[in-house]
Amino acid sequence: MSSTPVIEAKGLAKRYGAAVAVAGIDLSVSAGEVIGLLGPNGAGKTTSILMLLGLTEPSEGTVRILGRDPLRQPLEVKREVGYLPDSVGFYDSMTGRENLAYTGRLAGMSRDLARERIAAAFDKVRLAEAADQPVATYSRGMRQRLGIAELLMRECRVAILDEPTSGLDPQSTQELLDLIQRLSRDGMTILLSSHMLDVVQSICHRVALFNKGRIGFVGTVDELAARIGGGAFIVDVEADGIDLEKAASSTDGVKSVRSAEVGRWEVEATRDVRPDLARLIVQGGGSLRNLDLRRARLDQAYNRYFREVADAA
Ligand SMILES: Nc1ncnc2c1ncn2[C@@H]1O[C@H](COP(=O)(O)OP(=O)(O)OP(=O)(O)O)[C@@H](O)[C@H]1O
Repeated sequence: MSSTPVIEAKGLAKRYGAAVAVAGIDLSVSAGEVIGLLGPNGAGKTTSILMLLGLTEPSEGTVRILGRDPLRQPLEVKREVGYLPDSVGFYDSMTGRENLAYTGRLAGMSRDLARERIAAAFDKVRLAEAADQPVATYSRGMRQRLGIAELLMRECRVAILDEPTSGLDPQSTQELLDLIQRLSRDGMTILLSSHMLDVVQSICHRVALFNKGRIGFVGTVDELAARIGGGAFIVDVEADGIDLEKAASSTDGVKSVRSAEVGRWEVEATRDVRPDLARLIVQGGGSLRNLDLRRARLDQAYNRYFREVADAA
């Protein structure tokens, strides 16, 4: 990942009359980064995306995307930035290949160049076998992959994806997530708006939490867990003959010890405290049955974050 920002928003705000949709956001995204835009309905994610794309004019603030101002250089930005809405629109009666050839013509690509790029894009999204079938016969997962093939054919350097996996079965979801990760490894910068937190956690390097038109937090899931006073490391412990809440609560790095049921605890910590817990249990005369390390879960950290925000209001 390079450190040059591909997307840079400063003080970006949007008002509709007296209503504030976005109240001033700063966001900087690097090349190859996958960032998840999260937050409750109406928090300002879509409006922010529309401003980044130059599809709506900010009331205040500035946007640079690939070094360009999307309002002043809309054509250049549209050429290099791909937007994949929740439901991608294609001509159903045309084949996948014909749809992309049509996009190629609109983009002013020569027939030969388009043919070459379309074939490569179909290979990359693993849709080559269905390329000559009408889009009407495509499943939702295939349509999403066709949408990504279009971004590849256009050689977009930035992709903005709105709920890309909604309505997909688990296998199609995984295929799409693998594809998004491959694009990021190839240097594409990806902004993803989604309410599916497990999906976001599995592919996003960072998350931005929108709340009432502002970005309340931006960082990694581990940083979010630390920010809300928890830990990035969760250890599930099973042991007999010990009171772990008493024994471990003052251990360095331990944030909380919760008893799930008799002989089972969930320990939240800022580091991997398994060796400390094992030692404490043995020294305390207990017998250890199991120690499992998990990372903090985005859904839990997200819910805690928004509970705290609501309590503070
Ligand atoms: N064209 C508009 N005119 C007036 N208000 C608008 C307009 N577009 C959005 N808003 C308001 O701005 C706020 C932010 O909306 P936005 O669609 O950006 O939220 P969101 O975070 O994308 O929500 P969701 O998760 O439901 O997609 C909402 O209160 C919405 O009602």
